[in-house]
Amino acid sequence: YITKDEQEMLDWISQEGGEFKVTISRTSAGVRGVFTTQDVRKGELLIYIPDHLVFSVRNVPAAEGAPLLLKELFTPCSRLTPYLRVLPRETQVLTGYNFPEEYIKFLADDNLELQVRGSFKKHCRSTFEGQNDENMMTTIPEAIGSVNISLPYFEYVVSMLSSRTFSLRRDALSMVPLLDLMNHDIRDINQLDSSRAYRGVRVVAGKDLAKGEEVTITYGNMRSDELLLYYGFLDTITDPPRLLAVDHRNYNPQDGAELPDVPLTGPEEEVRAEILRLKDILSQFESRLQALGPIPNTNPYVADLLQGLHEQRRRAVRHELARLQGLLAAHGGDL
Ligand SMILES: C[S@@+](CC[C@H](N)C(=O)[O-])C[C@H]1O[C@@H](n2cnc3c(N)ncnc32)[C@H](O)[C@@H]1O
Repeated sequence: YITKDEQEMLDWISQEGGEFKVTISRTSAGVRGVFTTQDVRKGELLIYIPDHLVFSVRNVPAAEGAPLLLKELFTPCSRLTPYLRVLPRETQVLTGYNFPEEYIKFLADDNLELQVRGSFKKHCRSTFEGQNDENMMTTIPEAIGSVNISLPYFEYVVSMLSSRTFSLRRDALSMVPLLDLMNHDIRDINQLDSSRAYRGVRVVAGKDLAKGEEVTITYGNMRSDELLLYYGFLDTITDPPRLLAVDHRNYNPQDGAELPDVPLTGPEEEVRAEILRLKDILSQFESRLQALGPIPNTNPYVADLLQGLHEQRRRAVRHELARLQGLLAAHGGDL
């Protein structure tokens, strides 16, 4: 289904010179997304949004760019009103920035908890309290005057900025109506084209799409723990699940470097060391879950996500352990 506000936004985009062969609807799991209204051939234009419907802030940490989005949200006659009306509500957005306090410990991992407390939420709070004003182009009071907003509301706005922006130009983070309704598919099917020649942003079909098919893009090569903290969902496509980023042998909390997907195949001592490392992760994880007890159901969406994360983590580690043990057995110590 499509709501009245969503239809009005599509009409507005058309009137403003946008083009699209899609509509807004819901996936079978109930997630809002973008779907074709006709058969579309590979290479054809799916969506074109002209520049004047785009909203950009400087490419700075989300909390420091958020005041400009706040300002837009508080502007009664924003040029983007039809777009702003379809943005998700406070309870419909989840990232590390607004991760509910009571659930943080159920991430059940020191590195994940540290990311949420020591990075996402800490930066949000310090910005909210004015401690980063020195670095900021626009501070919160400059954006919205003396209006009082709560920290949870600020976290929600930061979460939206972080989870709904595209890097169309080097120095900008851009929110693009309709394009920001496309869900993630790691298979990287359809392509974003922001070359400046079009004075706007285009999405081009990456394969033949049948009428009614979902139009996705990729948010990047992300694992479930990264997707959870940046976008509030898990990778449920990859099976068997990939190791969480925090469980990857090259994970380093200090740098955000991409983790290689190349499976470890030798030498033997490295395989043995990796088996020990993964067994250790699994046993520490299980005892931690035991000590934590059941996940509270205050927010069923978050509780389900965490349950899913725990299950994926177990399956991914067990699967990798079996693969490594299989390697040792097959090569009889001759790796
Ligand atoms: C850029 S928005 C996409 C549109 C979003 N579904 C909406 O209705 O506003 C990103 C958000 O969509 C949801 N999302 C995107 N891809 C998803 C997927 N593959 N599975 C579940 N939720 C997804 C997550 O809530 C994510 O934070």
